[in-house]
Amino acid sequence: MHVIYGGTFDPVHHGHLRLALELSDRFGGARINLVPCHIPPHRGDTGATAEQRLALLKLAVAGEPQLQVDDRELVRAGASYTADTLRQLRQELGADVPLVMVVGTDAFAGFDRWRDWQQIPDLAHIVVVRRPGPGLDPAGEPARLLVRRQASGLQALHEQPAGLVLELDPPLLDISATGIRERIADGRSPRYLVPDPVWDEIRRQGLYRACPGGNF
Ligand SMILES: Nc1ncnc2c1ncn2[C@@H]1O[C@H](COP(=O)(O)OP(=O)(O)OP(=O)(O)O)[C@@H](O)[C@H]1O
Ligand SMILES: O=C(O)c1ccc[n+]([C@@H]2O[C@H](COP(=O)([O-])O)[C@@H](O)[C@H]2O)c1
Repeated sequence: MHVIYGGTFDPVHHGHLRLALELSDRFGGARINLVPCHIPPHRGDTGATAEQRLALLKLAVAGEPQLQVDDRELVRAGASYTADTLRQLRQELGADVPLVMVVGTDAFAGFDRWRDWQQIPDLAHIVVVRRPGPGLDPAGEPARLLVRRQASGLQALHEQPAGLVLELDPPLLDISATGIRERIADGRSPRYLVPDPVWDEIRRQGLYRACPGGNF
């Protein structure tokens, strides 16, 4: 089984990392590949460049064998479309290896606006992680896809290469990258929300400080 967990990771935080480790455990120790976007197709400018976000992610997972960083979206030019990433992976893995894409409900809510979204279920399974918030519109395409393709459980994902959608409700940490960026811009510390090496590097490079003169 090959599992990817994509995100802007601007910056990566303990919410992402705990979820990744929790999923690895639930998937029988499968490695979780964190895939940072190069140019997110769906939002405005990021606070840090793609290279900086990648460097922070590498610091965050250093020494944790269950988590790995996959930089393929940075290697590709242009916007990062998940369908392109999954096509590339499917070619590398062959037709039979189960490929799983992990996504939070907030991101999955806009799934029917993703590039080539209708092809994605044929390329991979989708694991939707339930996050606090409004949830999915029951009449919308993402919720309907979830019902149509619903997996009977985790084991089902091992039994076919793609095509199923599984909703999971693991324990989550209430942390957001937006909150971290705001904290830093206000001159407050995000310590204990991100791994110490990530915070050290953010400080070293002066990232996310919209205006100089914070008090850390
Ligand atoms: N605290 C969290 N726990 C679990 N999953 C999360 C958490 N925060 C974000 N995610 C999920 O991780 C993926 C990447 O998220 P992203 O990089 O946008 O982080 P974010 O904290 O939501 O950032 P931002 O606040 O900038 O939107 C998405 O699928 C999102 O649902
Ligand atoms: O491929 C698309 O069109 C597309 C549109 C919106 C989001 N995504 C992917 O969804 C993942 C989560 O996005 P985000 O905004 O929560 O970081 C990330 O890997 C994005 O590349 C992908």
